[in-house]
Amino acid sequence: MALAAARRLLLHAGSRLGRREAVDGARRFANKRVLVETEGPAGVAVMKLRNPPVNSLSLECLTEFTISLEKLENDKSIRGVILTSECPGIFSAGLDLLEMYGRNPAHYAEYWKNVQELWLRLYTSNMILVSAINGASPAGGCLLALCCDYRVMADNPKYTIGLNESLLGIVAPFWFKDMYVNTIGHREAERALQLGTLFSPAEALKVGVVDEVVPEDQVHSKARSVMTKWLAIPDHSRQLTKNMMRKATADSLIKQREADIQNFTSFISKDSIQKSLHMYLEKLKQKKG
Ligand SMILES: CC/C=C\C/C=C\C/C=C\C/C=C/C(=O)SCCNC(=O)CCNC(=O)[C@H](O)C(C)(C)COP(=O)(O)OP(=O)(O)OC[C@H]1O[C@@H](n2cnc3c(N)ncnc32)[C@H](O)[C@@H]1OP(=O)(O)O
Repeated sequence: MALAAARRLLLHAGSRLGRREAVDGARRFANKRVLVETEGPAGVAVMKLRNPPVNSLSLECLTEFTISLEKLENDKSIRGVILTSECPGIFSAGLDLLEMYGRNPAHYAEYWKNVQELWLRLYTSNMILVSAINGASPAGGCLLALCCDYRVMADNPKYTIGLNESLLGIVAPFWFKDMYVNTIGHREAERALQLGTLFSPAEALKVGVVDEVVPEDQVHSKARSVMTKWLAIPDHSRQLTKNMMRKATADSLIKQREADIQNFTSFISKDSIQKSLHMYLEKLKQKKG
């Protein structure tokens, strides 16, 4: 409830919690975890996730992300968004495991509702979305990229991307799966989902998880040049086409949002699933030391 109130305040009262400033004709607004810079005449915004150390999608981060997107969507001068990260070497570590571990069912339900909301807003956005994937992008990180209309990834073999949920002992929700199938086809998705494959940039390109792989220092310039190409298409025809391609997938969640929240909550609350998450978190810790 507190988050919902904060969201309303941020959105409607403008920038009480956020900041808005004008720099050389460019505008920027920032929440704590999301920075948005817009470039006047081109109608393009660059949205940078900055939730260190790994841009995990905590409830706060999801909320700020959704609010920022909503603001951009309501700003008729903005036609495209480049989504990227300010955390070195990490695009996004995906959903925040600490939101799904050791909490109560009400928290899981609230968290999942916000995950759904961000996904629906991103996936059905009228704007052109291009991701500049400048780091690791597992699970929910990959989901963010898959929502975009075009994905450019940095050519660094240390960075991997994919829906790796099965490695955590959890299952990718059906709408993650649907989007994967839409992007890479049924056979590749079936294999990658079962194995929890994290693709290197070269593999991701081959299978179609990303559209282009470029040297790391060219990710942003390439994302901009891709955006320029997409901006040349009339908005109305591009938007109608995007809607035609994505509506069925979005609708299948919209029709059963509440049931999906219940499924997630009961699944994630299971002792066996909590145990798997505990083991995975321990593995992440051990990796360090
Ligand atoms: C029937 C079905 C019904 C419904 C469906 C049910 C369930 C499905 C639900 C959800 C789908 C899940 C989607 C997800 O996105 S789950 C998250 C998956 N993410 C990962 O597996 C990434 C894990 N992290 C890493 O691999 C590495 O951290 C990474 C490569 C991103 C970065 O490596 P680096 O060496 O740079 O940093 P680390 O030292 O590993 O991490 C630093 C710090 O951050 C913590 N961390 C990492 N990832 C997460 C995360 N996703 N959430 C929370 N915290 C994270 C890590 O533990 C370290 O913490 P600390 O030790 O305290 O410093």
